[in-house]
Amino acid sequence: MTAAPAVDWEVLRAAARDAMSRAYAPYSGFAVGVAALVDDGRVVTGCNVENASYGLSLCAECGLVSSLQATGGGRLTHFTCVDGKGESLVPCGRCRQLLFEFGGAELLVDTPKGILPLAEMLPQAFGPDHLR
Ligand SMILES: O=c1ccn([C@H]2C[C@H](O)[C@@H](CO)O2)c(=O)[nH]1
Repeated sequence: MTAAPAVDWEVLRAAARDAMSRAYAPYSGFAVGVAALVDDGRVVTGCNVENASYGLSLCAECGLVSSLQATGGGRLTHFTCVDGKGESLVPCGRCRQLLFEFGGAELLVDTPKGILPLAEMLPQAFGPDHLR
């Protein structure tokens, strides 16, 4: 039996930095990029897209889950988020919920404190199971 190949987090971080370079963040000046591995091997990315009506701004994770769905769906398995310097950033609370929908408790999240399952970032999460 061969072990599953280890995930190359640096490749995922590079994809997040690339997406971050295309962020539209003229109001906060805080660019964010995200990337995730999908269970079929795809990599999906996103960047934040702000709006003159500040509250309508879209977090990078919104773009990522939209891209996930628009390119064929699937489950997120590994996720990383970077700031405008390309350094590791925690996803905001709302975005943890977005990630939970498509990755669940086992999604591995690259954080400044190491790789953590989403269950530790969003304990006792409300999710699809509650509506069944
Ligand atoms: O997880 C996060 C946290 C923040 N932002 C964006 C939203 C806003 O454009 C900027 C400052 O909050 O960072 C994201 O895209 N994702």
